[in-house]
Amino acid sequence: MSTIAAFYGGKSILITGATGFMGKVLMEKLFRTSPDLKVIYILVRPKAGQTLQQRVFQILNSKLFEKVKEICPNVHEKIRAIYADLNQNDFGISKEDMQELLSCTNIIFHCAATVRFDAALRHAVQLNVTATQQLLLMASQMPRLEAFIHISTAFSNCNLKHIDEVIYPCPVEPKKIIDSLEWLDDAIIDEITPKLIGDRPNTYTYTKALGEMVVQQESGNMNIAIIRPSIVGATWQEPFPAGKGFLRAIKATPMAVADLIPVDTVVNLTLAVGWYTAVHRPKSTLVYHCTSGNLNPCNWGKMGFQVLATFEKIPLERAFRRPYANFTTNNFTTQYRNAVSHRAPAIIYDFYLRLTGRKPRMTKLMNRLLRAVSMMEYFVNRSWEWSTYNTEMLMSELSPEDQRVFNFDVRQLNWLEYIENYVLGIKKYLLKEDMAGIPEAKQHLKRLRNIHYLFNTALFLIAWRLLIARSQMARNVWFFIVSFCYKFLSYFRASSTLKV
Ligand SMILES: CCCCCCCCCCCCCCCCCCCCCCCC(=O)SCCNC(=O)CCNC(=O)[C@H](O)C(C)(C)COP(=O)(O)OP(=O)(O)OC[C@H]1O[C@@H](n2cnc3c(N)ncnc32)[C@H](O)[C@@H]1OP(=O)(O)O
Ligand SMILES: NC(=O)C1=CN([C@@H]2O[C@H](COP(=O)(O)OP(=O)(O)OC[C@H]3O[C@@H](n4cnc5c(N)ncnc54)[C@H](OP(=O)(O)O)[C@@H]3O)[C@@H](O)[C@H]2O)C=CC1
Repeated sequence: MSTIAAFYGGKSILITGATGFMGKVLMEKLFRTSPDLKVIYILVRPKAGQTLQQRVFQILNSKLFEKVKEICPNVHEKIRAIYADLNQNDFGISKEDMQELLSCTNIIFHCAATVRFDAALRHAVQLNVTATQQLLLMASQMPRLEAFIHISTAFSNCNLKHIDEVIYPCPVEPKKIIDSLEWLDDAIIDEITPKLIGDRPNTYTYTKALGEMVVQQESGNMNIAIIRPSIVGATWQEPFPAGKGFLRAIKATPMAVADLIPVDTVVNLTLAVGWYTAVHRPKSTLVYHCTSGNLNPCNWGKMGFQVLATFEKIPLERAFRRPYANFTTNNFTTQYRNAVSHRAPAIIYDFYLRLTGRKPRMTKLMNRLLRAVSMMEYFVNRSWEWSTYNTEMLMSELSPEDQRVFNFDVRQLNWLEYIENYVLGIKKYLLKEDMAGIPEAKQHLKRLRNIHYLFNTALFLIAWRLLIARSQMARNVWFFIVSFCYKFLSYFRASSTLKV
């Protein structure tokens, strides 16, 4: 029997960010491995016209929860959705709900955050710093609390090259930032944002670092741990635009480490840390790196190659262009490739849409995609070293059964297999494409290749024709090539006649 799974049995667990990518997988694993847990409280806000109940219903009816519903048929009774908006004071939680949370919660997993790189500083601080502070305040009033697990990011200190499993201080105290944001107006905040974030690339990494400081400062005598995952598997959507042929070139360093980590690895580590923190009660707040680079590195070049090889084998339907990956580290080449490989085809396609009476959309889409990709540039042109002493220590503390059920050993990860499954997952679950359509998709790619050759040949001939009309030198070269080919053909014909 798994010790960790048994630990969560009968527990009341509070999860923030349960409707998010990682939160859903965390909840699923908890129900699957500890179906006898008492209740999972989730802090949810209504969104996109859906009530709390509708959101929970949607999660439970997703493919992810199919197995859980078999193992734990009364799963819907064990999820208690509590109205909460992390942007509000006390999260806007009702008195009764707050009372229940304070008196019953045993474990907290704090996953909620704004993960947008370009969030305004005020918003990012509110969610990633102030909300964390408020949740810690709530946690300090919970008599039955055994552990508080905070999800941060391995990139919270991406301004450093070597990162240890410690909390690094930021120059300005989080409390001072929170206080000043209360009275500064948005224009001034925008002005001082670059100075505050310093050598970090965005407000996301900066506020996640501030969030960690808050955790350290407000920990009191609670059992707290911080988990720092790197780039979590499926949030990385790049293979999709690449597979459709929208994105064919990128400013990336092929040798830089692509520190991806599968979401199930992150969730397994998170649950193991929850158990360890509650049972072993380490004296200080431990930080756990959930990264792949130092134990099982894969670089962007290798990853790009494998992604493309998989799209050759299992192509996506109705691709815009043939998938292709061009990595460059040069700014000028990036601009050139963006113009020739991205913007020009989008403009031509929009022209075709206009001609056929449809609304042009590709240029707009392409601009959005290129903007998103440019925000990732910082992360695909650098490598970091994360130490993983605490994570490895924890691995050695697990029983063989726990090491199997809650496996977070990235050394066992086979990248080629992982990427293939990833691409397959995008095709089947994100784009909902049928595998039976693969032969047609391959035909479509062949047609795109022929169009590409035809287009290039036509372009070459036009350019050549224009050159010949204007330059004697070009005419001489042309004459030389034609006469050379003629002589070669005559020789070839003569020698084959002799053989006969
Ligand atoms: C030549 C290409 C060959 C490709 C071969 C294949 C792979 C080879 C390697 C290529 C490298 C490519 C880069 C990989 C990505 C590296 C990511 C590094 C991230 C470091 C993360 C730090 C760790 C964290 O904690 S991350 C937390 C997670 N946060 C995010 O991931 C959020 C990032 N996104 C944003 O902040 C916003 O989306 C933003 C600001 C970038 C754009 O916002 P906007 O409102 O303008 O548009 P959106 O609607 O949100 O998106 C527009 C467009 O971009 C696509 N997109 C968005 N996010 C991602 C993403 N994380 N990965 C890939 N693509 C993304 C999105 O799908 C949209 O595309 P559409 O086609 O329009 O749908
Ligand atoms: N994804 C990644 O690659 C990585 C993520 N992380 C960290 O992991 C954690 C989870 O990330 P991930 O699951 O990818 O993020 P998502 O964006 O998928 O999920 C964010 C969650 O936070 C909730 N949330 C946001 N704002 C509010 C609010 N005002 N009130 C209530 N809930 C709110 C969202 O709720 P709603 O559904 O209502 O919007 C959602 O459930 C974050 O702390 C992130 O920093 C760390 C490293 C990498």
